[in-house]
Amino acid sequence: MSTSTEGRRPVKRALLSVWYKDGIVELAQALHAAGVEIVSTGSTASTVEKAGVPVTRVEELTGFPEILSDRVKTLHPKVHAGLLADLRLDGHVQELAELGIEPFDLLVSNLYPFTETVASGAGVEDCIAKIDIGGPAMVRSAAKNHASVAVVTSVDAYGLIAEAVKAGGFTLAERKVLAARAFADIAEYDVAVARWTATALTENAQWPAFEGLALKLENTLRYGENPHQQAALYVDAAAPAGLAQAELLHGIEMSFNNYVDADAAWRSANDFTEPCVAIIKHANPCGIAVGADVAEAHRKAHACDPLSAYGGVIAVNQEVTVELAKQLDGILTEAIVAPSYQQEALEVFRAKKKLRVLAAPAWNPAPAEIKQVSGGVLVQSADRVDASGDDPANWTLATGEALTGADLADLVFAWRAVRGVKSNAILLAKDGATVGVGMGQVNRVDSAHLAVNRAGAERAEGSVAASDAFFPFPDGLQVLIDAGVKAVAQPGGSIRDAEVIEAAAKAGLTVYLTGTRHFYH
Ligand SMILES: NC(=O)c1ncn([C@@H]2O[C@H](COP(=O)(O)O)[C@@H](O)[C@H]2O)c1NC=O
Repeated sequence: MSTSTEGRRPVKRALLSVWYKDGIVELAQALHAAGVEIVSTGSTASTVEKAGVPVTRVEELTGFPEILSDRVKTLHPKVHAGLLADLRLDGHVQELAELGIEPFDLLVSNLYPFTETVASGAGVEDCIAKIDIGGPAMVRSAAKNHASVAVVTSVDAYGLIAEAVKAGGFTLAERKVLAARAFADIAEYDVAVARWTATALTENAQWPAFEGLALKLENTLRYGENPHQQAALYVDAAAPAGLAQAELLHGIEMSFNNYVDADAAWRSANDFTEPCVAIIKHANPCGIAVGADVAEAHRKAHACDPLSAYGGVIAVNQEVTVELAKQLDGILTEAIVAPSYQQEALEVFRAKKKLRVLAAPAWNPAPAEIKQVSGGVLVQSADRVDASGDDPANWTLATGEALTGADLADLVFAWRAVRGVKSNAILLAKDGATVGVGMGQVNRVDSAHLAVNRAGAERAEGSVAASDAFFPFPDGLQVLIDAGVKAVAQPGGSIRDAEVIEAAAKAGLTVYLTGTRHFYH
């Protein structure tokens, strides 16, 4: 808040109308002690009165009872004129005097718990009952009229009220900040109501006619994808908590690219239930592996491509152990994200100045993904592992011998890991670890070459492979055959599937068709 005293207006009269009563008694006591007259609604007034603080009830002010199950209580000129009168204007001051209306200097209001009611699974009528009408109207009035009125919508800001009252009132700068915050709170509330009504009150359950986002600034970042780009992190209170809410336990602030890579890593690591480590650079995996524990998973993931892992971002799907932490000695790592850390692991990390250590909330991905295009956004349901094509029981053996045991486990691993590779993606795996990843090429043959080259002849021989989409021609598959790959999982569905399968059959290669594609752009 500003320290400027410009436009400080004493608080003589306050209107309190809050759903959440925490802190309201202490606030009312502080206002009363400072000689502020308090006007209040129904149960807010009762709460404050019980604590021995005198209150004028809104009904006394309006001369009208609170009616229609509380639907109408503050919707009255004596309330709104008191909030909207611009006291810089002689005309407004005169009109108030003629009508016997007293102005308010402060409004404290928070709204009916609409979002919580919807989240509780309440019925439509109960949700509708929790759409606050009078509260937002008052907040908008006071925020519009910040030249004369201070408006507080958050319990967190009660401390500021007591300070400001003591200091002789809010400054104009403070009232402006509070007004902007209040309008943002109302907008967030309205977005929640509009999103819910767009589905609950219409037939358009999947693609409602309105989709809204209410984003709040969490942090400004040093720069964006490149140093000449400005950037900031905004959070979406309506979305499940994720990386944006992760706690930075150690290290310098996250960069834009750290967030992008950490998000890709977090998604990949959480595609597995067994201990898993994903090492990501430029949103692509340098290595993904599962192991008996996270330290082993890290050793295997790092071994995939130690050169590329330099300066990477690591995600771990389980608690980071001290053993894993010690393994990072000598490996430059930009950031590590995990659900939690052993205390001794954190101590090891504290010696690393350049490493950011993030504790992320439990993996709970949003059901829909949004991608910006010029002039709009694309929205799609998220690509999740539970699709039927990810269960090998639903795969079709197109040619070759059926896999069992460790070989089948490796192919299932490869198919799951390839989801984290940018298309066109070919991924080679052995012993629960990637050994060669070919990503982001504009044809599948080049991705196959890249995967084989990264693996090297020895590791490619006898590995299994996953392809995120079908082989349009046998050429990409032939690269894998030539490298000695023994089995491939791919969606199938090409008009040349027969040609591709024939090439595999000739080579004695096992090919499973998953029936599901996992493009990732
Ligand atoms: N109907 C009205 O005129 C009205 N005026 C204020 N409210 C809300 O009523 C609540 C406070 O009521 P109470 O003090 O009775 O708990 C606040 O959340 C406030 O936003 C209203 N309720 C709903 O619209």
